[in-house]
Amino acid sequence: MTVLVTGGAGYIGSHAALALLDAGRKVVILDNLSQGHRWAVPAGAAFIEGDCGDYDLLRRLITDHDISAIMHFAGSIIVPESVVYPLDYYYNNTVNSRALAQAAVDAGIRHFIFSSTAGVYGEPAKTPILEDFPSKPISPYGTSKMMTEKMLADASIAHDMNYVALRYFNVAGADPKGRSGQTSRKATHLIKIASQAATGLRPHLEIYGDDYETHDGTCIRDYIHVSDLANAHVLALEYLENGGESDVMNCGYGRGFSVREVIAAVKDVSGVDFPVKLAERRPGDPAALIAGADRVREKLGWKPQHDNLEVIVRHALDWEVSLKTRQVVDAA
Ligand SMILES: NC(=O)c1ccc[n+]([C@@H]2O[C@H](COP(=O)([O-])OP(=O)(O)OC[C@H]3O[C@@H](n4cnc5c(N)ncnc54)[C@H](O)[C@@H]3O)[C@@H](O)[C@H]2O)c1
Ligand SMILES: O=c1ccn([C@@H]2O[C@H](COP(=O)(O)OP(=O)(O)O[C@H]3O[C@H](CO)[C@H](O)[C@H](O)[C@H]3O)[C@@H](O)[C@H]2O)c(=O)[nH]1
Repeated sequence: MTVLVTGGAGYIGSHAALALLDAGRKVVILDNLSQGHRWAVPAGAAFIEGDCGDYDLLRRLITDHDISAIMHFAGSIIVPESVVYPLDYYYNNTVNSRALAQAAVDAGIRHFIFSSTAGVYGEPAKTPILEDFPSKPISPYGTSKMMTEKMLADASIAHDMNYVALRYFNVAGADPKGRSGQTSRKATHLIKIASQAATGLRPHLEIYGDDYETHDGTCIRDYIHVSDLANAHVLALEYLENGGESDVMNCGYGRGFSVREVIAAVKDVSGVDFPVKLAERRPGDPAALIAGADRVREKLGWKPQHDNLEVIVRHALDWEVSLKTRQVVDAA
């Protein structure tokens, strides 16, 4: 009874693997290392280098490792890149997910947990965003994830497999014990970028627009600590194993911070007053995205431990410093 974690050499997958191991589960990680790192695979997890779209490999490893459930993190994650290379995103996020779902169904896997995104909502008319708001993604990235959600919904009706698609809001921070953190080679995420500016890896930070209809003109997001998110996956697995019905669930705390508030927190926690410049709006950024976060608490019994911006920032900064001392350069 082992959990297959695709993308487990990446940021969120490595934290989920840690949470599973901490909960006493056996873990096999499948990652093609296109973005992840071999050193990010937690001690105690088996590792297979390969592609989550490789049906034959999947069938073999499911049998060889007695896989009973799949957590599917592998994918391409940069929204603006998906606008430039949409077909790459549909291939990696949708076509490869189809192959994985096929292998799962053919091998009799009964539980499937999928990394989805608040990006499926596009530009919602209001916040907080509830799961039954319409899916109207505005980027190929969001559409590629929405399509996988729909495949899983249909497959779960036709086959003996239940699933949970967790729609993450803005994931940030790092393992409190320092075992993993944000490692993506092309990080675009605000708290990562601000942490890099605070630790001298970047000369400055740019604010993408300050003329949004928010209290200080900058965009508001619901930042969720990666370890709280990882725990939601462990709970989702228990829920499915106990016969829970298939569902989609937002993962956020239900509150938001503006870009300026995040920058202030990073400056405050780090004690570094790094330069900040104002830049043009980034295309496709909605003004405010805040999760309606009741479902994940009610259905999974999820109780976040790190719902505190300073704590999230502290852990992100500690991780950046540890990367520097390990001389692991996360090239921008
Ligand atoms: N980071 C966020 O804020 C965020 C928000 C919403 C959803 N998500 C989703 O969460 C998942 C994990 O994101 P992350 O931030 O950890 O990204 P990441 O890039 O750190 O991790 C993704 C991992 O998947 C691997 N991978 C990519 N394509 C693969 C393939 N075809 N076969 C095998 N391995 C492959 C990469 O090498 C990498 O290790 C993604 O599916 C992403 O869309 C992330
Ligand atoms: O250097 C930067 C980086 C970001 N921002 C701003 O900070 C906010 C957050 O941006 P991120 O890039 O950190 O995150 P996004 O909200 O764009 O997107 C993230 O969350 C989404 C869901 O809300 C999707 O899941 C997506 O995959 C994930 O990258 C945005 O207003 C952005 O314009 C800046 O001002 N400067």
